[in-house]
Amino acid sequence: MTPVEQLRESMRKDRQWSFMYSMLDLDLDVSQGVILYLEDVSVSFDGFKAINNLNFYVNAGELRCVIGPNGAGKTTMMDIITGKTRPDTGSAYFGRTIDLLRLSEPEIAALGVGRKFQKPTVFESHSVFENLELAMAGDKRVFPTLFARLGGEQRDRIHEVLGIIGLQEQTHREAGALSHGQKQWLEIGMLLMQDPHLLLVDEPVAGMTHQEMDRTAELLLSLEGKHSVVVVEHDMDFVRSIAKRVTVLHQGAVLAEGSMDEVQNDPRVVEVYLGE
Ligand SMILES: Nc1ncnc2c1ncn2[C@@H]1O[C@H](COP(=O)(O)OP(=O)(O)OP(=O)(O)O)[C@@H](O)[C@H]1O
Repeated sequence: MTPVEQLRESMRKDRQWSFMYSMLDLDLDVSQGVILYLEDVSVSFDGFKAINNLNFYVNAGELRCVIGPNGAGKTTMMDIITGKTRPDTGSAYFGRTIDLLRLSEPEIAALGVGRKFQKPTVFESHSVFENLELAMAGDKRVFPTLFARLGGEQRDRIHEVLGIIGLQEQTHREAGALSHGQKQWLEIGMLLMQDPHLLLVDEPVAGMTHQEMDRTAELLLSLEGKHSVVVVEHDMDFVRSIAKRVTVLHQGAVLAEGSMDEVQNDPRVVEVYLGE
C-alpha cells in the first residue's frame, strides 16, 4: 500500500472519522463536535412546566446517559427531539443548522434520529432476519429493491447488524420466540438498519436479567463513535457500567452533568434522589 492508501485505510477504520464522513451527505454540521443542541427549551402541560429552560447538548459520537427521578422530564425531552412534542419556547437543532422545530416527526426520523421505546415492538411472527429486512424497508432508497431479491450489500448489512446485536444464531428464529432481552436487541438492530446518526434509547434494561444487562451494556458501548446515543435509564448499576458522561434532569432542567462519580457525589443530586 502507498502511504496515501494507508492513510485512507486507517481513516476508514477509525470510528470517529467514519462517523464524520457519514454526515457529509446530509449537510449535518457537526463542525463544533456537537450533534444536538437544545437551548432554553420550555414546555408546559396545563400550566405545569414539564421542561423548564432546559439546555442540553450531545456530542457527535458520544454515548450519553440521562437519569433523573420520576417526572423529571426525560421522556418529554426525548419527545421534543423527535418532534412528538413541540416546546413553547427555545430551540432544538440537529447539528448546527438543521432546525428540528420546523420538521415533522417523520422528517426528523428520516434525518437519522432513531428512537427505541421501552417495550420492544418487533414483528413477532417474522424471523429475526426478516425483521431486519423489514426495518431496512423504512429506508426509502432501499424499498424498491425489496420486491426483488436482496442485494449482496443489503445481505451483508443484515449480517453485520446480526453480529452487532449478537443474534447470529437466532437468524431464522421467529421473533416471537426470543427472550425479552433478545427482542430488545433485535429492536436496536432494526434501528441500526437505518444507520441513524442519533439513537434515543428509553430504559433498555427494564425487565432484563443481569446477564442480558451485561450484553446490552456491551452492545451500547459498541455503538459509541459510530452513532450518537442517548440512553435514559433508571437502573444505576447499569448506567455506571456504560456511562462516560451523565446528565441528571430534575424538574425539567439539568441539575448536574459529569462523570457518574461526579454526579453521584453532587449533594444536590443526593438530595433529589433521597427525597424521592
Ligand atoms: N401529555 C402530557 N400531559 C400532561 N402532563 C404531562 C404530559 N406529558 C408529561 N406530563 C407531565 O410532565 C412531567 C414530566 O414527565 P416525563 O414523562 O417527561 O418525566 P420522566 O422523567 O420521563 O418520568 P419517568 O421517569 O417517570 O418516565 C410529569 O409530571 C408528567 O406527569
